[in-house]
Amino acid sequence: MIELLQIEKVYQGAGAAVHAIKGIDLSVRRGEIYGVIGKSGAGKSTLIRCINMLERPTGGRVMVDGQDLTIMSERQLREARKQMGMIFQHFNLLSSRTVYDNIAFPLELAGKSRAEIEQEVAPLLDLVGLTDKRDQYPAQLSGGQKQRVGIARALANRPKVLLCDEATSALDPQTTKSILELLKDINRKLQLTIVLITHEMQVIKEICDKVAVIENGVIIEQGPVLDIFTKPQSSTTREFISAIINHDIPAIFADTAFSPTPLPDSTLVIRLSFIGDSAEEPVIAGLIRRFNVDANIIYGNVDHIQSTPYGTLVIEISGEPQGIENALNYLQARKLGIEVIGYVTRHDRAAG
Ligand SMILES: Nc1ncnc2c1ncn2[C@@H]1O[C@H](COP(=O)(O)OP(=O)(O)OP(=O)(O)O)[C@@H](O)[C@H]1O
Repeated sequence: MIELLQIEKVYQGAGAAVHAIKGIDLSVRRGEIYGVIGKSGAGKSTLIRCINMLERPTGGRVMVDGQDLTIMSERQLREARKQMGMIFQHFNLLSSRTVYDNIAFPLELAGKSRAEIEQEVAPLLDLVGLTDKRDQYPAQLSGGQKQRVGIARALANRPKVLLCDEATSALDPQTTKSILELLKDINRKLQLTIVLITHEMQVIKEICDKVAVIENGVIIEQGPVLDIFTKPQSSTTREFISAIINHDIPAIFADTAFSPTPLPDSTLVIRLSFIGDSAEEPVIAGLIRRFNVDANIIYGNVDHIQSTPYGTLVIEISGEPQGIENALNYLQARKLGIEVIGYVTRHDRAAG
C-alpha cells in the first residue's frame, strides 16, 4: 500500500543544512498497522509528513496505492491526499466550529451538498462514539474526545490510509488506551492501513503489527512487533523495550565477567523468550528431568502483545558440563528464543 524508496530529506535553513532523513526504505501492506518509534529529533515527524508530501522529500520515491506521489503536480497531489487522512498530537480542530462542523469541514471543501454531508457525518459520529456531542465546541471536550473528532474528520473523505502523528502523546494512559482501541477497531472495520509515529513502546505494543526504529534519520531495525520485542538487536531498541520488558542482565550479575565458552566448573546463564502457546509449556521442568541439571530462575515475566502471550526468563543452568551442553542443545532445537548470556565460574558467581 505504501512504499518509501530511498527517502532523503535535507532542510536548508539560514544556518547549516539538516539531513533529517537519510535513505529510508519502508514498505507498509494494505490493512497493516505500522509503527515508527524514535527519540526526539530522530526524524519521525519528517518521515510521516513525507508520506502525504506535507514535507517534500529531497530524494527518493513515495508510492501510495501504486501511484508515485513525488512526480505529481500540486493538483494531482491534492486528489491523492484525499486517500490519506491524518491526525495530530494537538488535534488541530477549528475552535469556532462544532464537533459536527469540524468533521464536515473536509466534505465542504470537497463540494458536497448539505444532505450528502449529513449522510457521511452521522455514521462517523457514531463510529467514534460522539453522537451526543455533535453540537458542542472543542473547548467543551476532553482530550480524548477531541482526538475522536480528529479521527472522524480524518476519515471523512473515506481514506485508505490514516497517518497518526504522535496521536496519543498529549493524552493520559487510560485515554490513550481507548483511542488505540478505536484505531484498532476502525483498522478492522474499514480495512484501513495505519502508519503511526510515537516515542512510546507501549503504543507499538498495544496495536501495531510491525515496527521500525528510527535513529538519526536512519531505520536501524524493523520487523513484526513480536520479533522485535523478543529479539531486539540494537541498544536503542532495547532501551525502548525496557520501558515494558526487562531485557537487562539482572542486577546480581552486574559485575560478573561472562565467558562465551564453557569454563572449568561453570554455570550457564541464558535468556529464554517464549511466544504463543509455548509460553505455557513446562520447559524448565523438562530440562531438569532429562539432563540431570539444575535450573535456577533469576528473572521471569509473562505478558501479552495484543492477544499473543510471550514471556522472558533468565535462567542459570548448573550441573555436569555435558549435561549443560545437552540442555542448551535441547532448548535451541525448540521453538524458543534463546540468548546465551554466557558462562560464569561458580567462584565469580559467588563473588558477584
Ligand atoms: N522545518 C525544519 N527546518 C529545519 N530543520 C528541521 C525542520 N523540521 C525538522 N527539522 C530537524 O530535522 C530533524 C528531525 O526532526 P523531526 O521533527 O522529524 O524529528 P522527530 O523524531 O519527529 O522529533 P520530535 O519527537 O521531537 O518531534 C531534527 O534535527 C530537527 O531539528
